[in-house]
Order: sequence, then C-alpha cells, then structure tokens
Amino acid sequence: MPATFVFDLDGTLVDTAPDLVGALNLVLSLEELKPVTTDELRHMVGHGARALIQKGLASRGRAVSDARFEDLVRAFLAHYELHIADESGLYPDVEAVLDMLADAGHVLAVCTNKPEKLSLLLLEKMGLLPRFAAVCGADTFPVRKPDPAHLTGTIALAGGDVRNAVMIGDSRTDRETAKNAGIPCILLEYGYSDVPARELGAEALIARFADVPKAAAGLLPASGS
Ligand SMILES: O=C(O)COP(=O)(O)O
Ligand SMILES: [Mg+2]
Repeated sequence: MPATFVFDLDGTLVDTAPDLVGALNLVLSLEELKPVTTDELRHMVGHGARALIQKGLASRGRAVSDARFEDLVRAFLAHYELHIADESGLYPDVEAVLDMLADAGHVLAVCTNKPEKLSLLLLEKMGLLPRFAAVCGADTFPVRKPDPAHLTGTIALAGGDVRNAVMIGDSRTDRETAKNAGIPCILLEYGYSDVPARELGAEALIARFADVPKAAAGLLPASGS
C-alpha cells in the first residue's frame, strides 16, 4: 500500500543555516547589531522568516517599529533569494532515500514554513523538485504549521491519504503539526530546534536520514513502507 511521506524542508532535507545566517546578519547589520553565529541561528529557525528576524533582533535586545520591521523582512527575503543555495546543501543520504521511497511507489511531499516560492527555488537548485507531488509553503494555504490544515492540505494536494501518512521533521513545530493532524511524526536529531528533538515526544527519533524508511515502517499501517 503506497504511503505519503511529508517532509519538512529546513533542517530536515536541506541544511540551510549557512545561507539563512547571511540573510539574518544583513538585517542585523542594517540595525548596526552584532551578527549571530550559525549555531545560534540553528535554535531560531522553524517558524518562518518573520519569526527568525524577530528572534534575531530580540537576541540583540532590539525592538523596531512595524514599518522598519517590514523593511527588514523585505531586505532579508531579497538577500536570501539571491543566495539561497550558495552554501546550503542536502543532508547525507537524502537523495538516495527519496529515490528508494519513490521507487517503492510512495507519494512524497514537502510541508515547510518557508514561503512557497523560495521553497520551490531551493528544491529546484538542490535538484529535488521533480521528486515531490506537492510543495506547500507558509503562504500556500491561509494557515501554516503548526496548524494541522497545512499538513492535511499538503497530503490532499499530493493525492495522498491522511490515514496512511507520516511527517518527517526536525522541530517542535513539526511535532505539534503532526500531533494536531493525528499523523505520526519522525524527528531528525540533527535539525534546527529550540529544545533537543528527543524532548519533543515524537513517535520516532532518528539520527540519520537513512533511518527514515525503517522508522516509517514501524509507524504506518501494515505494509505501509
Ligand atoms: O523557515 C523556517 O523557519 C522553517 O522552515 P521549515 O518549516 O522548512 O523548517
Ligand atoms: Mg525544519
């Protein structure tokens, strides 16, 4: 029975931190604030660009007006779009595992809090875009993760079935989204999270992307993977 595998993007499929840090540090420099390190940034990602900028400014004790904030969001997105794949790269085994799942007839999709346009651009640059039946970003639906409708809407667009689906992510946001949708969740320990992934109570916790098929087989209905 084919299952639907829904993947988070940042911190799950692609290590985007090296390019996100460039965009955030541009914003901080516009405010004459000290840059963040890539490690600091890894604890701030997961709720989209606006939340990342808010966290970056807050980490430096800076509050800005609403109008200035909108200017900074525009600067961040323009810079990030130009540099989206300068240093970002796939985590080990991502391509091979996606191929294996697709060859087995499973449906693959992406559910991310990155804007849809940037998600498509990044996946295209990583050579992964043709593998996904649906790529749904923060602005694809009126709601986004952790609202379960972002996940269930992604599965519907991909032509999958919520009763035979699994979410693979890296953060509290992914864990809560899956829980809210009644869908099992696998968390990767290497991703971006404000707390260690092992503390989030996911149905499965794995250290390597190569472990996705085995973990999913234990969570999907019989013969699901
Ligand atoms: O852009 C973000 O903050 C998070 O993106 P993700 O949902 O793919 O982890
Ligand atoms: Mg993520």
